[in-house]
Amino acid sequence: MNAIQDTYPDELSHCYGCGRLNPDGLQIKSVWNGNEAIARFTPRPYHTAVPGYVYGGLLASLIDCHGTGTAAAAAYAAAGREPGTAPYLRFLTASLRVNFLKPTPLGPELIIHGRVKELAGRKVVVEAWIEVDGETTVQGEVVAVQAPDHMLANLLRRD
Ligand SMILES: CCCCCCCCCCCCCCCC(=O)SCCNC(=O)CCNC(=O)[C@H](O)C(C)(C)COP(=O)(O)OP(=O)(O)OC[C@H]1O[C@@H](n2cnc3c(N)ncnc32)[C@H](O)[C@@H]1OP(=O)(O)O
Repeated sequence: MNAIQDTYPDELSHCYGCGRLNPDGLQIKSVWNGNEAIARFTPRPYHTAVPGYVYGGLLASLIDCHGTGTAAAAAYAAAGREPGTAPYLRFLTASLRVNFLKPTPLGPELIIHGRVKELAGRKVVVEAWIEVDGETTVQGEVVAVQAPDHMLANLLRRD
């Protein structure tokens, strides 16, 4: 199955966390399975907090962009629409909460989970957590709001 980020139009694919067209970004890929979205990411050695452990800001970014990706995938599913079709359902982070439950070891692959807690109108609340070696080290919540039409119109305008 495609990652939701692979269905975003080019103009909306430059995000540092999830834009497939940002060569310096994290390029996370969130795959929706009908119940939750899953992303996998292996931090690089330079994503260090202290030797052996992952930097918290990176973990927050993973929760953030996986949250907005989960929101987009869930919104398309709830509308019975094919992901990536226009008019685009693209979400911005209105609020991000992250709890670091225990240090996250640097080295193994991280599995980022996202589940919808609430979906109503333009707002989707996503609970997300990061699992490593079978343990949850980070837990968070993203309030994702569908980008208003006037913002999208500016970005999608072609001359
Ligand atoms: C960066 C700019 C690019 C713009 C182009 C967009 C293009 C799409 C590309 C996306 C790119 C990738 C994104 C990756 C993740 C980021 O990194 S996003 C970057 C960081 N986030 C931002 O910069 C967002 C800045 N904030 C805003 O622009 C505006 O506050 C927002 C989020 C669009 C909301 O404004 P609005 O559309 O006027 O919202 P509004 O109609 O008042 O509220 C809608 C609903 O959301 C709720 N809500 C709004 N804010 C909050 C909040 N903080 N907490 C709780 N609920 C809230 C409201 O209560 C309301 O709920 P209901 O009453 O319907 O239940």
